[in-house]
Amino acid sequence: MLRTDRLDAYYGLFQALFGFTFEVRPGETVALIGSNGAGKSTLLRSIVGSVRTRPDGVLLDGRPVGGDPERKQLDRGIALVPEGRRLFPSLTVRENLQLAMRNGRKGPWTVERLMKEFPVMDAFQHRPATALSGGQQQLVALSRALVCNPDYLLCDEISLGLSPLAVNEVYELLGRARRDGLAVVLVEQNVKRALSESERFYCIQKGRVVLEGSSEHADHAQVAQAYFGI
Ligand SMILES: Nc1ncnc2c1ncn2[C@@H]1O[C@H](COP(=O)(O)OP(=O)(O)OP(=O)(O)O)[C@@H](O)[C@H]1O
Repeated sequence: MLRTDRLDAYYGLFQALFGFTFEVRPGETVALIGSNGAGKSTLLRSIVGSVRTRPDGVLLDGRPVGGDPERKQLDRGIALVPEGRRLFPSLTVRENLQLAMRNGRKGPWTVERLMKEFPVMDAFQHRPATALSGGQQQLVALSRALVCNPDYLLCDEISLGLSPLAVNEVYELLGRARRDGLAVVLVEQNVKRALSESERFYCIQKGRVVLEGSSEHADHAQVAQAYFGI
């Protein structure tokens, strides 16, 4: 289980997270819901060590892993799909994925499997990452994390700015990974989608959890209230 325990996070003197406790169990999908600036990305960044935390603020199967760099968290099976994708622009799609796979863990997800199961990517695998549409880039960013064979996948706004068709493709790929047993932490602006794709949710306001529960039984009015802080 991946857990944060009373996590505080700062940017200089500015405090972005306040005693944030949250967990995601193996194989589970958890949605983080909140308006711009609520602290969702900061939580993901804190888990992978790009925002500094105390060691026992992040626990993996009970062991303190907070503050360790992203590379080390990847070795432990925690991968981030960052907002903005951050692909290597000078490399082709295939090269981006191969590089990630070499640096990742061994497991069921390989570049070949992705191309076979997701022919839409096979079609543009030799193109430079910059020559792709936003939706295609997002598929590659998600795939790049998948070929590292993580146990926990942290997804930051993977559908932002994409066409409805592209959003569906991204979620189809994520669904495939979930069926393989991956646990997912989903930051998603579309609240309806966030709830329909997850088992549990946390609503975040100004760096604090204000509501949490089962996504299936979520009271949408209550979630909207927590989202907008009204
Ligand atoms: N690099 C940074 N330096 C200073 N403050 C930051 C930095 N990144 C985020 N913040 C601040 O931390 C708070 C939480 O931001 P965060 O990006 O985690 O929010 P979010 O919920 O992910 O929203 P968004 O959808 O806008 O990304 C905000 O007040 C934001 O302005």
